[in-house]
Amino acid sequence: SRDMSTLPLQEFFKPLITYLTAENTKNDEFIGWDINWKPPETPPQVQESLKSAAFDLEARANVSKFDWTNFDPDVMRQLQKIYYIGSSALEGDDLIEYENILADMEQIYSTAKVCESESICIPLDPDLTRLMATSRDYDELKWAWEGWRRETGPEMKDMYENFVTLANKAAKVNDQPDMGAYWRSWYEVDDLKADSMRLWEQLRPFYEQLHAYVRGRLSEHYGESLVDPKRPIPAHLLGNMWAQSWGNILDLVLPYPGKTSIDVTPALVDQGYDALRMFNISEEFFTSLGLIPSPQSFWDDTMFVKPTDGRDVVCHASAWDFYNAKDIRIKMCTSINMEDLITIHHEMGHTQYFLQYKDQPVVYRRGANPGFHEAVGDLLALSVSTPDHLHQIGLLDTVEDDAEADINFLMSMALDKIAFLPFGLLMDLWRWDVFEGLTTKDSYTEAWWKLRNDIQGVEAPVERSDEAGHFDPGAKYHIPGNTPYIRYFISHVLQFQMHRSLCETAGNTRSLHQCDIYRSKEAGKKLGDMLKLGSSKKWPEALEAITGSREMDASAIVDYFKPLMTWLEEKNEEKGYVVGWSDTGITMKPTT
Ligand SMILES: CC(=O)N[C@@H](CC(=O)O)C(=O)NC[C@H](CC1(C(=O)N[C@@H](Cc2ccc(O)cc2)C(=O)O)CCCC1)C(=O)O
Ligand SMILES: [Zn+2]
Repeated sequence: SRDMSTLPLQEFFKPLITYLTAENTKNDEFIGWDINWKPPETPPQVQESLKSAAFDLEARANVSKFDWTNFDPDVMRQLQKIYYIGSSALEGDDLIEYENILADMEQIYSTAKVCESESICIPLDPDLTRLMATSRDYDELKWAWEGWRRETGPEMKDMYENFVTLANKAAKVNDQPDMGAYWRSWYEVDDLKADSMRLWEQLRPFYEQLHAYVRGRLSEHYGESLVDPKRPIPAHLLGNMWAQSWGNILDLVLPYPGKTSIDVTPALVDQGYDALRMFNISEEFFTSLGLIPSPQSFWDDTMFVKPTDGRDVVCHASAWDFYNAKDIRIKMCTSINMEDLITIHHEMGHTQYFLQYKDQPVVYRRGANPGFHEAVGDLLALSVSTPDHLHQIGLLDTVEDDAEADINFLMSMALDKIAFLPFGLLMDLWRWDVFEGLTTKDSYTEAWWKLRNDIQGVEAPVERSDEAGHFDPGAKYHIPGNTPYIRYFISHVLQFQMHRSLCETAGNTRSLHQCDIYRSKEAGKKLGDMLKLGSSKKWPEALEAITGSREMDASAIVDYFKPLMTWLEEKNEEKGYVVGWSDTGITMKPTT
């Protein structure tokens, strides 16, 4: 044997040194030590969430001390809303991991950019959004569509799986089997999924007519080799990154091109509108109904436009209630166009609800159900969008009141409102299945495209698969943002129901799609009284206060679009446009 003292130490441990060096390199371990190093700060938004969760937990513990069975029903309702606290029920490391995953996914989404070259990389808002809205170049659109999905989904995929596990853990503490069930419980109905599918079955025939006509016109524009007149529509040609609203391709499908345009974007630009002036248009409409004016703090603290100081902000528009009965704000990167004028009304619908229920107990400062909160702004925008109203506020110089102009207007409305319905439904059909465990990580994208094919009749322009690491749901804000989505589908039914009733209240004698409740104090009073309820009563009571009915009912949206549907059935027949899309499963088009 050899005397160890003569064997250099390094020689003796060489195999171990080699191994450790390789392991440390592989695991990206920091070699040495830095006495100034501190653990990464928990991001501020995570810290705030932890504080608010601690408050929720304490409040839940307090109400748990009582046996509420014989309490006054209203007190029981309030206690129940204090007791069920969603993700705040997670404790310790689980809660920190949950909040960090959300912060990480939001960071990925809000900073994602698609690079044209080494030095030019463009963000979603406003660049890719504008490209998807205005480009008519099949391959340029495909580049943006595929690039956005490459820069967002894949990096989130594993995070999302962990997020789902934690979310379901929280749901169980809230006496729900999974987070999807917890979300649906806010609607206080036996089977929200069945109710939604029933509404969709009533509306699907109208969607199929619109889909057939739009596909026919796109096929003529891009050629049958790119747009097969029988297959689902390629998802990148519909004027929107998610094909969820098709208003931006009105020019490609306009029924009667000769009539005066109803797109007021040029007028907004020509008349030198800025964001503030667009917000004032909306403010003036709300106050014309006798609704509550926005407080000075709103005008002082709202973020109206994307900051130019390079700060990374979440540009996705949002409205915020500070629950102190006075501070309310909107954050929006406003562009000067019609779409954002409508979005402003949507956001101010939220802030009006905040103002109206500010004297309710905090637990009642919510929508009657989440769909109500989403319906308020859109409801008023139905009046603002009419050609007559746009003419009245100087954004349309001439209005033609004839059958063809009517069809053009209804088409522009249908491209947003009817086109949205399947997307508004499928987002949470996908997510409810994920929370329920019916869709697992290895089929996230496959399940997504099956729904996109079957329900929306759109398909990816390029191969999409889980095996390739895709996670296309992650490319839509509300998935990493963890904002439930069925509320928008419900809102699209409710807003027309409410519109039909408020138009009657306002004494409208014209067709429903021409109704404008502007300056009707009676309509405003009815709406305001419903909004004041917040979530203090079950939503059928709130709906009854406006419409006299306690049921969600798709007949109003059908009434509104009736003239267009008749026209589409005739036109599709006349032009030989096929209605529906062949049962394609998830077979993808061969990549061109
Ligand atoms: C603190 C907080 O989170 N506040 C909530 C409000 C609250 O709960 O109090 C909030 O501000 N949420 C943001 C979200 C923004 C928008 C959105 O996401 N819209 C959907 C769907 C859609 C489609 C057509 C349509 O006509 C209306 C909506 C999409 O863009 O896919 C983007 C532009 C419009 C609305 C919103 O306002 O709902
Ligand atoms: Zn909203």
